Amino acid sequence: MSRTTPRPCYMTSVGNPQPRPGARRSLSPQRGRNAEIARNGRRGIRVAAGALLGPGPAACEGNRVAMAGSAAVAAPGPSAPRRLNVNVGVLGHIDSGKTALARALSTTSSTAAFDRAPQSRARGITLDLGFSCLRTPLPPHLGPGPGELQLTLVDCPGHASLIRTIIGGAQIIDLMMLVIDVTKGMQTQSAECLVIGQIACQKMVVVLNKIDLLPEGKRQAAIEKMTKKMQKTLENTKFQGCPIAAVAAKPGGPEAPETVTPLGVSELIEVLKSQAYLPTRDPTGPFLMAIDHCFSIKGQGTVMTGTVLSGSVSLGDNVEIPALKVTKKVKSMQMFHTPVTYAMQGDRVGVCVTQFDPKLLERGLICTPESLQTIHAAVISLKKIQYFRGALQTKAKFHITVGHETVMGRVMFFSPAPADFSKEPLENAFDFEKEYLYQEEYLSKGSKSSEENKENDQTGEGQLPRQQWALLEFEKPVTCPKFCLVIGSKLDTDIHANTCRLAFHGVLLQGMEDKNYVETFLPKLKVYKLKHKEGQVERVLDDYSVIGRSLFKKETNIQIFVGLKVKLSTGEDGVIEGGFGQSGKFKIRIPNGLKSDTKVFLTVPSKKKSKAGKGDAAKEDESSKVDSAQPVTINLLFKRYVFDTQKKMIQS
Ligand SMILES: Nc1nc2c(ncn2[C@@H]2O[C@H](COP(=O)(O)OP(=O)(O)OP(=O)(O)O)[C@@H](O)[C@H]2O)c(=O)[nH]1
Ligand SMILES: [Mg+2]
Repeated sequence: MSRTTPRPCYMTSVGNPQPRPGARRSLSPQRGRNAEIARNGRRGIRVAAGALLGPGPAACEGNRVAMAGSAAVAAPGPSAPRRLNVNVGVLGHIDSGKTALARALSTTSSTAAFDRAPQSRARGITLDLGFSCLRTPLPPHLGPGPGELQLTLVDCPGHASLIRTIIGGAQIIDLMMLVIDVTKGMQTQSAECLVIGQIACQKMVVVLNKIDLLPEGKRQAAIEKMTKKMQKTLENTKFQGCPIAAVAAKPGGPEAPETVTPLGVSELIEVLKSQAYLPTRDPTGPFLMAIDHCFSIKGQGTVMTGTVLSGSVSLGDNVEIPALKVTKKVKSMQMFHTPVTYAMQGDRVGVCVTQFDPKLLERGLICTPESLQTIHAAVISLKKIQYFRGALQTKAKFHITVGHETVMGRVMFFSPAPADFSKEPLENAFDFEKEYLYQEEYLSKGSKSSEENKENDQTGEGQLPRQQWALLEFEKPVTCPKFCLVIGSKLDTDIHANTCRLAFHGVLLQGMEDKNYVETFLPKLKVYKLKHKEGQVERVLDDYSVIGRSLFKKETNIQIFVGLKVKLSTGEDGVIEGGFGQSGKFKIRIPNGLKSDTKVFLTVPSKKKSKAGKGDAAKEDESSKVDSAQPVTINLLFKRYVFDTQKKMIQS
């Protein structure tokens, strides 16, 4: 079905989104990383131009949307109104009333809002991101003079199976509303949304919805009780002390008429206004935009609408559509129903390019040509999500949301070398010059490896490193921006189990584009395992050499260990000189000679008699066998680099 209706003002219509459950969604790169917007100079002037172009008189009329907003308040011209767009996410457990709330808050909505898609209606749940907006006078804390604040509401689905869509939605927002059914309190997906919010959002407002279901006489007390409970829940999160509002977005529920008056919504709008802030927008760096709708306009081209995730775009620029492997020229753009020549990070914009079949791109990214990478593996810096119950084990498989895709991937965790545990974390780079310590599992309080560390740690404190990393190896290649957010989860966990499926989050530091990265790239990654082998001195050969046992198996090729340094538990340093006999025993040279105490330990005579004439091997096996009164152990320590194809043993 082609969507080719003439649409001269294309931001007023967003086509039919045809949402698909579980469809892959776009993810943003790390946003707002750098500078504030350039207020002066070429870019600043362009931003101002975009921002000052107010909507036509019909901009907010009817149900068709004016979704695009300016990135930030630009210096107003003498008569133009100032306008600030802030993206507000609506997240929460299924059926908590997110869509009802977005509807109650919105003054205008897009055709993609409020579960209009037939699939959504049939199932009675939100399947896709919905966009609508709320306009209100600019509050004084956002700058002097009259102006308009546009809150673009991003209504996320709540169903557990759509968590990828929720993660995508959370990354294009500046402020999050966590909607809680006041009769139920925190539920499994409320907790997951809170986790996602902590990773991706700066600010949050909790909305206790459905207060009409509380008996009127006890309503206030019940709201207060739930408010306290929520405050307690948030105590250990970055949203501690955030505002909590109580509403009934749709008093009476589904049977109530559409015209029913919501409760508490005007108070909530005041809270949202007070929480709105000037988002940091950065026009520098490559352009990247998450597309949510795509349709064609006869005679004009194909229009893609969405949110600019990073950088900026100007009329005439070439943009790449990585999913289609094509590059197209930007013919025109619209924000606020108005043609613009420039859009930047945070803007919602419609971009019209030379014709292509819109059916080929329902969702996805567009970007500066060749600015995205398609990678097979990656090094990320990561943190465990504290609510995830399981261990994070090397070699385990996770669902990994990276860039705009979620794929299965295998992980290998590693930490700094112990001497670097307290080193300042390196946020946006990975140092390939440094050596890293392989970990069987991510080190956290109580993890098995950290307990082992504690034992080896002389301070006995079991210090944890300030930064840890993982190598991710994807089952299929993913296309993503540099330094994008990565979330690892166990989405195959039973969605009815009351457990957090999100396991870790991090930043992609280095992608590996070469399919043969195992040979070409991994050897550069100096991750080592510390190997410790322990054996025993069997007997003294002379003042400068002993025979050792129990360090190697009979079949071990001792030759490869020749020259490696060992240390005796009595303090002497030794060097492995070679095998001794056939049973894995070996000779150690002690260059500085054995201490006399050691010799005493080792020279308790054996009662066994020697059998003559059997050669060296037999001799060492059966003759003059000396079991020392106090065993002397031999310690062999070496590093082996995990990706060294020659498996060399390295000693410092
Ligand atoms: N009584 C009452 N019912 C409400 C209220 N808000 C929403 N509902 C009902 O709760 C049900 C779910 O509402 P939605 O807005 O679809 O919930 P949602 O959170 O968007 O659901 P998903 O997007 O599928 O996760 C619907 O039947 C609504 O009519 C409210 O304030 N009071
Ligand atoms: Mg909904």
